[in-house]
Amino acid sequence: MALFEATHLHKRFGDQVVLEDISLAFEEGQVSGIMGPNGAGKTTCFNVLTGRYKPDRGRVTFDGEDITGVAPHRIVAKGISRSFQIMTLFDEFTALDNVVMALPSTRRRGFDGLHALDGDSAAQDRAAEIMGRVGLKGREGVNAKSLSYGERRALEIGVALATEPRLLFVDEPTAGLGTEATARLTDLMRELKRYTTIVVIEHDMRFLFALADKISVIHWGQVIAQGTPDELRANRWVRRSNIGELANA
Ligand SMILES: Nc1ncnc2c1ncn2[C@@H]1O[C@H](COP(=O)(O)OP(=O)(O)OP(=O)(O)O)[C@@H](O)[C@H]1O
Repeated sequence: MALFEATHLHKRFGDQVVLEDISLAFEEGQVSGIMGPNGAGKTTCFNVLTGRYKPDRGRVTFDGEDITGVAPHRIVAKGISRSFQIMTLFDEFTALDNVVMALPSTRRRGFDGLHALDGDSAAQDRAAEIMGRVGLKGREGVNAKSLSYGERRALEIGVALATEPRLLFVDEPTAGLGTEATARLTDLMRELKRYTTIVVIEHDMRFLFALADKISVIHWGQVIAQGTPDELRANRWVRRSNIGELANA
């Protein structure tokens, strides 16, 4: 059984059918990719998988438990985290404190815990370790607003990792990144795979083909192809579209 499964998901907005019978399975310890052209329904699919939207039909299970329509904060508490396309950092806080605030131990203490951020050396050590994992060693004391765009993306992933997820959803991590930063991010994601199961939505096919164990291609609200990067490269539909070409580039 896969760690996370979605079966026969349907979602419509008014008259527009956005997801039509989508089934996906994400295996523990793997990086799974979701790709597809603009407007294909990827973000809607992510929102259904992570509890922001309730599907009209279909079922989502995590570790065998039915989580269909469960509220996002409850889903996070079950061990599923999401790194957002929209930045969600506290700009005036240091990079390290952004990570400290996301740690379960800090969150358990509630808002008062924030006053004691400096005093909790265990939390500081744990956050520093996470900073290292996402390639931000040495940047702990820098305010989030002073980090480069690529560093902020890495910090966001660090914040998501700090919640100690069993499954991490990452939404378009390469958006706005140049070639060099994208290459660094590829290395970072490969490293993260050692600690957690990852699902990535991505436009950048080269990035996804270099990273993912399995990729699902969504188009017109349906899964039109699925497989390992090699299987997809050999897929007739993929070969005839420009996806295969770009993935081999
Ligand atoms: N809340 C909403 N209300 C109405 N229509 C929506 C809503 N969210 C998405 N849609 C529509 O659903 C379709 C799929 O959008 P979605 O954002 O899921 O695609 P996408 O593959 O993520 O595209 P992109 O890569 O451009 O973000 C689009 O036609 C969009 O206009």
